[in-house]
Amino acid sequence: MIKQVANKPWRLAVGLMSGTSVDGIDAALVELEGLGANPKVRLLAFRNMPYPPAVREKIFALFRPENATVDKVGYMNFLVGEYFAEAALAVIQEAGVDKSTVDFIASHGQTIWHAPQADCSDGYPIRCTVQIGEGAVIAERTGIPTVSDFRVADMAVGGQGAPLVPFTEYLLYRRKEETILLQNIGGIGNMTVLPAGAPPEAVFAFDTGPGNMIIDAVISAATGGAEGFDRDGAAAARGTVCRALLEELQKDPYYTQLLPKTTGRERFGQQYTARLLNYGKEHGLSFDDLAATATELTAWSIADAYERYVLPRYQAAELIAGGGGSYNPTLMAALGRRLAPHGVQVRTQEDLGLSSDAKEAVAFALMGDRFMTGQPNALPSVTGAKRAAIMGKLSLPSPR
Ligand SMILES: Nc1ncnc2c1ncn2[C@@H]1O[C@H](COP(=O)(O)OP(=O)(O)OP(=O)(O)O)[C@@H](O)[C@H]1O
Ligand SMILES: CC(=O)N[C@H]1[C@@H]2OC[C@@H](O2)[C@@H](O)[C@@H]1O[C@H](C)C(=O)O
Repeated sequence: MIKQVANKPWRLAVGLMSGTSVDGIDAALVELEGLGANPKVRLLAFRNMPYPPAVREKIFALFRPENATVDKVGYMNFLVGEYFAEAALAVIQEAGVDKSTVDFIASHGQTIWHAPQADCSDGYPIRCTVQIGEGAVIAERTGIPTVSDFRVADMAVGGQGAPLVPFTEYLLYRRKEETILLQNIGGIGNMTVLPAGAPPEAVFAFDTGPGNMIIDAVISAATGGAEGFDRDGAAAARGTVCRALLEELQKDPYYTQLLPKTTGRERFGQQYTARLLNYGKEHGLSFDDLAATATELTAWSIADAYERYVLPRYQAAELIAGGGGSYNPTLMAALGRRLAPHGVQVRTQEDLGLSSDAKEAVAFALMGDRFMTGQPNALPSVTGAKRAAIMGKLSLPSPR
């Protein structure tokens, strides 16, 4: 099967991804061409399929280990697999492509647990990660070979199993003459630095801090849960940044922590926003003011990361933003203001003729292509692994 795909000059694939915001499944139909360091990827169609609210709630419940009993994890692994299969079929149908021509599906799944630090208490340095959305279900429902469960292979060679997308960014965005910054603004913000003309070992990536996570939580509190995010940055644009609160939030030790570093809901999640909302109440701030302050904090944390970790070694002329936050004009304007004095222009994936929404799903299609063509698809300099693994597991549909 793998040989058959590897011998084709171009491949048709579906990449599937659901991120930390759990807002739905991103499905990208792509055409991939070439092997080695310069693959060509063309996006043919994209679809985001939101989870039904009840399913989203059940996924969130699994983020708390005390709720994630083995029966629930098992059930949800299969249920989420059904939704992933539906998303894949939907994007294939939308593109009007015959599904028998699709060579493979590459699915990230949905992360429900990620413990990248080694626990040596039983004598082995154990790191673990769990992504649900059973590959066998996706393969069977679609009739298409499915590569899934990428992160575990990187962990098996001592890596943190994340971030994985920088490997594909190295393949697709690097330039000889220019250092490129790629900033993803999802739930968490993360930056990839591709130094000009540098080899893969020189690429580095880290989480800059909160992405949309705090802004989303403020809006959700303001609307009693009716709205999940600050559409087009409208609330932040109406509000006024509270300087005293901003300065307080900038003191979080995460921002000055040495690289490599990564963060998540554990730091910028529910408890963090509860404290923020409390401050707002005590100091008479409106929800709009809180949204404005959270938006400014997010922009500051990205610019600060550039000043602190990149600028001492490299200079860049542009930062390419992606992820849902790049659709927030208030956030993007604040970021542009903060980076302009360094001569860094802020652009988006759309400015390059690409899609912010589709970027991670496309990245997994490319990782799947590397798996199917027998090539490593990890970047050890970024994940900390000893060697580059060929990440993924293959599920085949039953013969029909
Ligand atoms: N029009 C918009 N205006 C403002 N914010 C937006 C808009 N569209 C999307 N967003 C923000 O983007 C978020 C979703 O981003 P994205 O899909 O990149 O997250 P994710 O992939 O789940 O996260 P991660 O990359 O951390 O896994 C929403 O929660 C919202 O905050
Ligand atoms: C374990 C996990 O799912 N991590 C996600 C998460 O969401 C953003 C950031 O944290 C990133 O490290 C990663 O996803 C992207 C797709 C990655 O691996 O590059």
